[in-house]
Amino acid sequence: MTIGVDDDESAFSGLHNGKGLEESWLRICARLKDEVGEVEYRTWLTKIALGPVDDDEITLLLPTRFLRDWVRSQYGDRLSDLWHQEVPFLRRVELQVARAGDPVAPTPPASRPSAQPPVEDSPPARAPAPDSRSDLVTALDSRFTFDTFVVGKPNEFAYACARRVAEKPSSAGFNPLFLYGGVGLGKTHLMHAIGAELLKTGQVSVAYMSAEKFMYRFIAAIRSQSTIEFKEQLRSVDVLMIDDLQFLIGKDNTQEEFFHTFNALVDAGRQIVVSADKSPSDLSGLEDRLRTRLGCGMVADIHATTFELRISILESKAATSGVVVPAKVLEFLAHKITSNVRELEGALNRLIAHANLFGRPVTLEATQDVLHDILKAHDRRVTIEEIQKKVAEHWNIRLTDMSSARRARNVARPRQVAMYLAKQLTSRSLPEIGRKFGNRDHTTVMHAVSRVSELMERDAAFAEDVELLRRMLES
Ligand SMILES: Nc1ncnc2c1ncn2[C@@H]1O[C@H](COP(=O)(O)OP(=O)(O)OP(=O)(O)O)[C@@H](O)[C@H]1O
Repeated sequence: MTIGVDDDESAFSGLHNGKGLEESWLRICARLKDEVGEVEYRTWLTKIALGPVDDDEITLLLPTRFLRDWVRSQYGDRLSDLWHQEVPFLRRVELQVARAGDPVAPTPPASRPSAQPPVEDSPPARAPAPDSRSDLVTALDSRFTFDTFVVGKPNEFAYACARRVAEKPSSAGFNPLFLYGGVGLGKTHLMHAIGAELLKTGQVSVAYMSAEKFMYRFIAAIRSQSTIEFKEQLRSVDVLMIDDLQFLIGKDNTQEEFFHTFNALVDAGRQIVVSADKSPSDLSGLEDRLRTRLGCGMVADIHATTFELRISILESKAATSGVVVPAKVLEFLAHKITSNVRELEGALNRLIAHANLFGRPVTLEATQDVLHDILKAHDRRVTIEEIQKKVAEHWNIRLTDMSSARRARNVARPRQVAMYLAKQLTSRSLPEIGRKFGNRDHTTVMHAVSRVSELMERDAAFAEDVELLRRMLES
């Protein structure tokens, strides 16, 4: 086919020339792969097949509606541009769900044909897959890589184990790798990162799915009398990753199937990675023999986040957002949202979306406003002791100075702030507050409250300090 010519005739004759179109398609795929990277390409774009050509319209086929919509939203414009560069007078590039009987040309694999892309739920309708393994697994999320995983004390061991498995799958002592920890702490992220890293080498086939999906696939296979194929598919992968294994508790038949698959794979020297919310020994409800086997390799837990890790995660996510999020806001969020990374990330995303939408800078005030509902859910009662401790830490004075008679400004001012905050954040009366501050008189507390209010009006930096302390204490 003639490419990029100005003459209608030759461009259109190219459209009818199947071989020429396939060559164009190969070139487009090669460019897309360069542009989006190997992982993204494997995950999404190898599912596209070149479908029927009708006059000046090209159809690209995808195996499921989900994939069609995703590819359309993420790559539709780019695909169209690239096709227009190949065939300038093309009228339309159409994305459709493949039906039986559609003539198709496959999208080239990302690299060596033995490397299997993880694919979405159902098999490409007729796009020939390199082998039967490829209709098995769920797509990896290309955002979850080792590069985007922030490492800190609570997760460094799990991270190191995951890295090790990605570098040398099936090494002694690391098979299976069992990752466990509370909700939203990064187990799925690490599993996807292992998968993405392994796929980069182009040498191994990786299957990732949730335990829930495993069960549904298994049930579907029983219904369609294709359990043998199901087992063969599972047992032919080099690395099998099953997420949220606790889902199999009480599902005896699926557990049994998983147990046999597990044994077959490990015995054949393949790698298994499993995640769950508890350690194997605490997963009561799983069969003993399965629990024992799960605990035989490397068991790595991800602990609850620390303040430092939360700050690092927020900094890293804010840095890629293109929105300036002041350190004080990050600190505030890290103090306030301690439950898990998913919630923390969700809060930050909301702030960023808000800032983008309204073109307003992110400030502490805006944060409190935008995250009103989330923050409210985290509200709790504060004690005077906590206030004293936090204020003393903030200005680096001794806790005993909160009740001492010392009147030096570097001690007296923080003490006044603590009294002010006690008045603001607790329901204690002035005399009660006074008593907690070395039996001071209620008029001293009154004076502290008005002095701090006055200073806050005059000194913005001081006001911000006090405000930050207040928000931290409310978290
Ligand atoms: N250390 C980290 N660095 C960067 N992002 C993280 C980290 N830990 C978690 N996240 C992010 O937090 C979100 C939740 O993580 P993930 O889904 O991996 O949690 P999970 O432990 O699998 O939770 P669940 O038990 O609900 O399945 C993801 O968006 C993930 O990228």
